[in-house]
Amino acid sequence: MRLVLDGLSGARGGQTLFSPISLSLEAGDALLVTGPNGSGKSTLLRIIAGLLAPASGQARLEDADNAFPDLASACHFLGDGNALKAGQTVRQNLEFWANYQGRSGRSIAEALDMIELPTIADLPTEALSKGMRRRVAIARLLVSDLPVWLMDEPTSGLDSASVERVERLIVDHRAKGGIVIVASHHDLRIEGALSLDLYHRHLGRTSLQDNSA
Ligand SMILES: Nc1ncnc2c1ncn2[C@@H]1O[C@H](COP(=O)(O)OP(=O)(O)OP(=O)(O)O)[C@@H](O)[C@H]1O
Repeated sequence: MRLVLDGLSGARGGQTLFSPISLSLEAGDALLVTGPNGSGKSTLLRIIAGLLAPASGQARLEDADNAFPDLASACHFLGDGNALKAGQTVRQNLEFWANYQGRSGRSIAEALDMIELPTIADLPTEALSKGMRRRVAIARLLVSDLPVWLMDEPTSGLDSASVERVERLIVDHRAKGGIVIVASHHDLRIEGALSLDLYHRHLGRTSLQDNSA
């Protein structure tokens, strides 16, 4: 499996945000997208997820399992919102996402163990703290098994132990052959990832010890 950005550029409201990007990510690869507010990180992720049209070029999946006829069908999109319905419990929200995405992954109990919130399944989402809601949103990625994770500021509002947990989940997903694209202002440790600074247009690779491009 390979995710290819082929001359992909993005615009909002008729204004070009970033000029064409060409790169490819193999199974197990990761891309860390950085840049100041408004540089187009979320826009890039939304284009890859198929939620916005590119201004030029395309994002595509190559040599993928037949189960994924196009890139969008292979993507989990964790946006800056959590996509959890108020008035429903954590379990109901995760059941919804598991059914909606199909491709069964971890059980809800396993997913909640993995985010170290094993006892909250029957709480309404509005009873959770901001960081807990973000962790449940991350559990959405665990209850159905899709190969491409698109994560927009995944660690926003998380304590340091939770940030490390997200880093470990990313390591595990890559080890299974998944591809991860993360947009972040924070110093996430994603070893050996491609790094793309959208503002300075620098493409590099993080080292095996730290995130410096
Ligand atoms: N729905 C929209 N309609 C028009 N312009 C938009 C829309 N959404 C975002 N934009 C504009 O597109 C630009 C890029 O926004 P985007 O959210 O992709 O940036 P970002 O790099 O993710 O920013 P941040 O770091 O603040 O999350 C901004 O100038 C923003 O005002």
